[in-house]
Amino acid sequence: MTDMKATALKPSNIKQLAGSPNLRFVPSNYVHSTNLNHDDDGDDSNSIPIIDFSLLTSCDPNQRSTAIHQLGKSCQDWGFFMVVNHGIPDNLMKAVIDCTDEFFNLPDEEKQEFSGKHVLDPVRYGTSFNTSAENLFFWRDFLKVFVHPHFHSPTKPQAYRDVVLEYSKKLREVARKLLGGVSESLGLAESYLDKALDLESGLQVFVGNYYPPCPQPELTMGMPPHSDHGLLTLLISNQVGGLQVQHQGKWINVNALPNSLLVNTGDHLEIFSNGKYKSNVHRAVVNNKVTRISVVTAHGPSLETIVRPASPLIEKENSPSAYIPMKYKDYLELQQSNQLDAKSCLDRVKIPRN
Ligand SMILES: O=C(O)CCC(=O)C(=O)O
Ligand SMILES: [Fe+2]
Repeated sequence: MTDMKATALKPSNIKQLAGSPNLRFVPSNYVHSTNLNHDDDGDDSNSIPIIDFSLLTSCDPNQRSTAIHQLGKSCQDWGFFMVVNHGIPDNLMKAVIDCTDEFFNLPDEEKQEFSGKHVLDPVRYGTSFNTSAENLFFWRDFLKVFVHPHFHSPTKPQAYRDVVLEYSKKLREVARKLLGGVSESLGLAESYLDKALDLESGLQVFVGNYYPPCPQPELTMGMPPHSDHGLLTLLISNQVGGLQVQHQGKWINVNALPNSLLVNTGDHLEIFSNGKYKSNVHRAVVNNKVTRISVVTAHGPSLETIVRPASPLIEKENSPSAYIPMKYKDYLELQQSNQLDAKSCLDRVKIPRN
């Protein structure tokens, strides 16, 4: 009886709820505050750093070193930047968004076929973040797919597999090049990070997020403030705003340049850099007009890698390791099976300094 009641309270998906005729109020189990007041606290800013990928891959050593310097500064000052001239075709990015939209528009029974049981299942459709650990839910449905080192894909819509395969392959190349630049910006060889964290077998997770219109967007959240688990997360969207990043204590509305990639630094880059590049805290707000779709691709070490701060950084800078070594797979499982709450997972491996 109690179980049935608990199950009945779990939402099956937000798309269905948001589509209910005459929905005028946010149900109480989606209300995060009566005063989130997104309009007032999201600053619009044109100062988000922009990285020109073509300079990072340039044969001209001066151009390349300028780009690496900018990359390091963006990681250190913001943990967030936009990448332009990345070479991912516009029509491929559009196809990824369109197929993701089609997936969420499948009938509920068909989507349910992909609802995973365990947080490490390679294809997992769900709602909110982790309804088994939450009492309050988020205005979001998601599809999470492990696309590397082994490629998985939902079988519907039909075109999804090929589109996701091509996109994730191209994006992985961009992410690895960026991480090569990040490695150099830390004073390490370009290949150091790649080898130390076994990126050849690195985990890549493709996440489709679906945020339908909400009648009272100021009361709820699409995703709460959080940092991502991996090294770098690359994000595109259907050009509808909603992502906010934390910078110097303020929430900044991200207005993406057309066809740019938005990049977040994740917890494992913070660990690897021994705290020099702090993982970025961000959140997704919702609106009352249009559905927002984002596709987020997380790039991390291989699941079996035990991540610790890079030893040359500790030796060279004579600063003790600030993080407890942990296998990436264990960290991922821990983060995904709890509530998403700021940097609470990273705090578990952080060594307090006196
Ligand atoms: O949809 C967004 O803009 C943010 C999504 C996000 O932060 C995530 O999936 O980790
Ligand atoms: Fe995120």
